[in-house]
Amino acid sequence: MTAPARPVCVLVGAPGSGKTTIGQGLAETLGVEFRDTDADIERLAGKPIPEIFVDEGESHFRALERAAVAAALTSCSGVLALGGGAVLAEENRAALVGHRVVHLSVELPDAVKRVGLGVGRPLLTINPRATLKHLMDQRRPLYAEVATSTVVTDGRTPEEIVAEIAQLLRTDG
Ligand SMILES: Nc1ncnc2c1ncn2[C@@H]1O[C@H](COP(=O)(O)OP(=O)(O)O)[C@@H](O)[C@H]1O
Ligand SMILES: O=C(O)C1=C[C@@H](OP(=O)(O)O)[C@@H](O)[C@H](O)C1
Ligand SMILES: [Mg+2]
Repeated sequence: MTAPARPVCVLVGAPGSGKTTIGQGLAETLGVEFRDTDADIERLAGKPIPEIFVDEGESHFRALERAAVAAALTSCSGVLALGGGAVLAEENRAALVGHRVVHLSVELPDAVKRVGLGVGRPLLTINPRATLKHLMDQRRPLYAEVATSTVVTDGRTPEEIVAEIAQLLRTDG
């Protein structure tokens, strides 16, 4: 029996921290697969995330997300980006133990600029700045709990961030 795959690196962080963008760039740099649990959920559900929130609600989305995280952790052998709220579930935090987890940190000003009006992010469509602040305050300790490294993203280009993570992976093996 072959051992299950495991990601070379899992990216966590607030919406707008750059998990999807940095994940794609890092996977390209390393020449490995890129997976994003949000894309997996959309494929399985057959509709975009905002429609899942409208049709079935957030708790249904979180159930799909728990299943997507569990599946991706044993089937992705490349770079895996999680949705910003995946760390809310104790089940997901427990599943991340033993993995290399990079927290892409971002402070409110850059996160707000990057997320804009929250298009495609149903939790942020009303009052994105205040909602993001609340989410970030609530989740900061959870990102810290699951992370094995933290990489600051504020004021830095995706290329600089990808290079730092690639170097981190080379150094730590
Ligand atoms: N380091 C960065 N500097 C400037 N813009 C960025 C950076 N990282 C991501 N972005 C932009 O911010 C937006 C959100 O990035 P995204 O990768 O979707 O974040 P996440 O997946 O963490 O929510 C995108 O428009 C992306 O191009
Ligand atoms: O913060 C959240 O709860 C969410 C973040 C989104 O992913 P990104 O962090 O990639 O925007 C997506 O999973 C969904 O809209 C819920
Ligand atoms: Mg994303």
